[in-house]
Amino acid sequence: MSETTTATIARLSTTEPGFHRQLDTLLDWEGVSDSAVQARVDEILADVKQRGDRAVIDATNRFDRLAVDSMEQLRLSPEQLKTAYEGLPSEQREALAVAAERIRRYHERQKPESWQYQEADGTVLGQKVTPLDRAGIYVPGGKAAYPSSVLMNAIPAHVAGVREIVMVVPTPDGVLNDLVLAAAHLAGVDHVFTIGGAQAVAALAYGTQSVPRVDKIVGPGNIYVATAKRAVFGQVGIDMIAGPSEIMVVSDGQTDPDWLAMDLFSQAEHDEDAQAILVSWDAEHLDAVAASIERLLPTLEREEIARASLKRRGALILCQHPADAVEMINRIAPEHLELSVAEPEAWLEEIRHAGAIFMGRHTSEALGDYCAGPNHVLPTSGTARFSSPLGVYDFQKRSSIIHCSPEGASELGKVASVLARGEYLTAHARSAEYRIRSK
Ligand SMILES: NC(=O)c1ccc[n+]([C@@H]2O[C@H](COP(=O)([O-])OP(=O)(O)OC[C@H]3O[C@@H](n4cnc5c(N)ncnc54)[C@H](O)[C@@H]3O)[C@@H](O)[C@H]2O)c1
Ligand SMILES: N[C@H](CO)Cc1c[nH]c[nH+]1
Ligand SMILES: [Zn+2]
Repeated sequence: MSETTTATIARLSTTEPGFHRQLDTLLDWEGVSDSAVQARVDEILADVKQRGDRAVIDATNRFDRLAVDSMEQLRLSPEQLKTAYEGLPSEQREALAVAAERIRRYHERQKPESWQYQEADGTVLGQKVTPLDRAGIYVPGGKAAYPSSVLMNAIPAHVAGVREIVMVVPTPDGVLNDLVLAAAHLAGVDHVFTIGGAQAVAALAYGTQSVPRVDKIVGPGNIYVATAKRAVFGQVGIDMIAGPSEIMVVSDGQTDPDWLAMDLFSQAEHDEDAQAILVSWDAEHLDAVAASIERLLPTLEREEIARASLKRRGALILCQHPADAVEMINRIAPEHLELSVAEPEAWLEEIRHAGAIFMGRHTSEALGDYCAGPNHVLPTSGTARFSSPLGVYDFQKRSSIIHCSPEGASELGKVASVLARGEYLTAHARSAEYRIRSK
């Protein structure tokens, strides 16, 4: 990337010529526009649309290395979920329950209400909020199992009042994760299919003989999932593009370098495509974090993935002063932003784009991943410029309410008539004019 690239992680400086180009290269998630991925996803989507269950089975056998011949073998019953929940060690059951309760309490606050108001002539205007009939939740499972993502997807759907929740989760090599099953039981998921990737997205979007077609697909996933969600949008709703995890940390130089190294690893260990960036205006501090990275990286269970991620997409960036860091935050629009500074509140007003903001040295991003309460399904790859965290609002839609009194219809009819005739839409005009009262 630059002459200062070390074997482990790139070192960049905002004063270097070519810094902005280097940053662009670093931020580019190549796979998004990779034509080979696009072609494979298109092929899978078309196949599932045409052959339904059979195509899902074939793709699952191929990509998750299974050998099943019926969809029944890819469906988990409510009894299986309950058994997994009851069989958990009590420490895990309690941790799930605490996380679920905190997530529920946070999302209850997001619940929008229907509203109405009445005008002087008796006309009533309003907005009616309605939950989706059926939501599809994608829980990733390729390189790690994500019980926390089951809770983060299903609980807001429940709070929103969704009638039916269909969950898909891949089980590579047929390995079931009891915590994932238990979380599905706890969160009240209605149907679970052990399928993933583009074939799962297609099954939810189009419906198959076994998988019910849903109204909206939510949840994070890898490049195949993200590309498939983008492709089926329109046929169904989608929440956002939530791709490989990202963390951007801004440090004032006073946080323990070991803490910061581990915060960067916490996202790098998700995926070779994950992104971990640290920005500081203290050069010696960056050296200290670089040393912590070298020392601690070999101690990770997922060293290989984290190392690949740091090498491919990580960076320690030296800026000149805090204002540079703010500019970079808004430019990168990170999924997760850690403000590891003395007075994080003072930064908030200037920050316009970030999925979730972790305030102060003690708030590690990992707490948000599991149990703080806010959702961990967040916009990635700069899409926090226009997308928000997954929330109750993603599982609801709004209808406008218009109820005119005779007086209201008469007065509005005059306005509508003029505008409709201006558009040469005379049936519109006459429809409104019928309701104008003669004096
Ligand atoms: N943004 C968020 O909120 C959030 C939350 C959790 C996880 N994540 C991210 O989600 C991602 C999960 O990725 P994952 O891979 O672990 O699980 P995944 O479930 O997204 O993908 C696994 C599936 O990908 C498909 N696949 C794999 N290789 C393929 C190939 N060559 N051709 C066609 N299909 C193929 C398979 O069908 C497999 O079932 C990670 O990047 C992680 O960082 C993001
Ligand atoms: N960091 C992920 C979102 O980008 C969520 C997660 C789940 N488990 C651990 N982490
Ligand atoms: Zn994480």
